[in-house]
Amino acid sequence: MYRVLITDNLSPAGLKILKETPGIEVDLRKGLTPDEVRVALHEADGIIIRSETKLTPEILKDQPRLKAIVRAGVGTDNINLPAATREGVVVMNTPAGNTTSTAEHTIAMMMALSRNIAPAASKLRDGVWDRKSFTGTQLAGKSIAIVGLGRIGLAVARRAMGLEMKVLGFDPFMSVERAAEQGIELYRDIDEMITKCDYLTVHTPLSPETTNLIGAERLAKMKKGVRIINCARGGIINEAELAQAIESGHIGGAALDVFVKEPTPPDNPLLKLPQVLCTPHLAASTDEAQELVAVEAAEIMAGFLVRHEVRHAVNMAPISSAEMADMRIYLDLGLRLGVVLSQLNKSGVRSAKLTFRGEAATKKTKLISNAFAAGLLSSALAENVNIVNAEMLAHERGIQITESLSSEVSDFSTMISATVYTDEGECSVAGTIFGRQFLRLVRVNQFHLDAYLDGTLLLYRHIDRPGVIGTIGTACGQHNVNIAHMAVGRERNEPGGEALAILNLDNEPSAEALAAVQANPAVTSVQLLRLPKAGNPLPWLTTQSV
Ligand SMILES: NC(=O)c1ccc[n+]([C@@H]2O[C@H](COP(=O)([O-])OP(=O)(O)OC[C@H]3O[C@@H](n4cnc5c(N)ncnc54)[C@H](O)[C@@H]3O)[C@@H](O)[C@H]2O)c1
Ligand SMILES: O=C(O)[C@H](O)COP(=O)(O)O
Repeated sequence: MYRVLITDNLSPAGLKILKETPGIEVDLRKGLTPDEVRVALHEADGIIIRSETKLTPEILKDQPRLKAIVRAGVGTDNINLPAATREGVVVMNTPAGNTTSTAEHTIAMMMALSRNIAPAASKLRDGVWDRKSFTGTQLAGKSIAIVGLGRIGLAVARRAMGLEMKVLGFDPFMSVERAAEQGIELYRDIDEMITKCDYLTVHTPLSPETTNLIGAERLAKMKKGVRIINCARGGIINEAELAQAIESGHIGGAALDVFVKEPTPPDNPLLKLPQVLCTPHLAASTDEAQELVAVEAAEIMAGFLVRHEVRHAVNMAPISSAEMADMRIYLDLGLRLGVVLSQLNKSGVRSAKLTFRGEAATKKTKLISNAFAAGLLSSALAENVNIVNAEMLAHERGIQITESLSSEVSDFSTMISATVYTDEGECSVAGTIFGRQFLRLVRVNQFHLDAYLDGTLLLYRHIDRPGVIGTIGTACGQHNVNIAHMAVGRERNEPGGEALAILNLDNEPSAEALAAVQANPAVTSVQLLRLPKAGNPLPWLTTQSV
């Protein structure tokens, strides 16, 4: 049974989906302290959150059961992504469900700010009929500058045009042609754009590039009386510098839904200014948006845990359930080749190269390489390694993994070869898939053979002469070791040279059994490899049990 922890308000429609999904149980606990979240996560396979729960490195560390975080909403800045990735936890979000509501809130804030709705309503509630103090400004004919032309920025642009405003835009990832199609005057220089607007609204994620994007210097460049709106993230506009610019009379006012610290402390100077309109992070809080994001978050979590699909991931490539069904055998092959090489090599791996041939070259090879890296690192690292964190962990250890693709079909219609370069030389293996489900090890260095790629493998190098195989078989039998399959590869495919044999064993041989094999004078080396049993475990969930 997979357990999904939910620590923020989630619409009942999302809860219903999870509760009705066989194999999933819901652990609904709101208002937890950070430490209580950390402890609750020990028993959770997944967690669904909104913006209130903060998932810090301290909370995410040592959570071996946790596999997925789903953010019911857009912003993932309350989740420490490097920490989640390092722990091998997939982070997914629901990018589009609250776009319309957030765009509508932005427009509502702009209108309310322009017409002094909040202070006028408040004064009237206090019994004062004041028609003089609240003369507003009309929006029609004014210019609005939109920083960030993504889903919400564009939705705001369309609505502003409906209000007969002129729309200017800045987004390094938007082409001039696409902006023109949308009726937006695109600027390549934000500093030029901000001198031309009457309203400025930001719709970017909070990132190192966008933190303090609008500060004292840019505020000073704007026309006197400009109004500023932030329904994206606190910190994109510098709060202290905005407060000063409003107090000085240069900036006409601001409408803010988001703050650097949430809940924002009551002594935030912006809350005290009459020209500032504030809401407590409400832009996505509509029945419609909440139902959409909750349903999508529940479906994403269930899809991940039960159907093994990865949708809207922000720290790995997405995989649909159909793709996963198709990729699974390849991920398994990549993982197992990595495990084989990690056990064959005892000295430090410096780099690895994967070559994909035939059908393998048509797959999402990056994911297969990550599965390979997970296998390669699995025996060396105590932590959970999987396709989410393998690349990062390999990179941190200075191990470079490169890929090459060849559509040419060689001896097999599909094949992955992997070579690791170590301090002592190189070692390579190749694997293939028979009948779309059976994994085979078809080469170890120069030896071509055909061994099963699961369970316990006994490898021994020997001089290829009559009687060797028989005596090894007898030694195994005498020590109660059952041989399920045997494969032999010869150096030049001629008798008398060096050969490599791989025995797939039904049970783990004792030290005495290994010594008996080693005692054969024709045998030059013996090594035992331990691989996951066929089909287990799912490489992208965990390699801990390898
Ligand atoms: N207040 C709320 O309740 C609420 C609700 C939903 C979303 N949001 C926030 O709104 C923001 C936008 O969401 P979205 O769904 O439109 O995201 P999005 O990813 O669709 O769009 C973001 C846009 O910002 C652009 N961008 C990135 N860096 C930039 C930079 N330095 N300068 C200019 N443009 C830049 C990107 O190219 C992209 O087009 C996010 O921060 C999100 O968290 C807030
Ligand atoms: O990024 C988002 O989706 C918004 O900030 C909404 O956050 P919320 O779900 O906590 O309201």
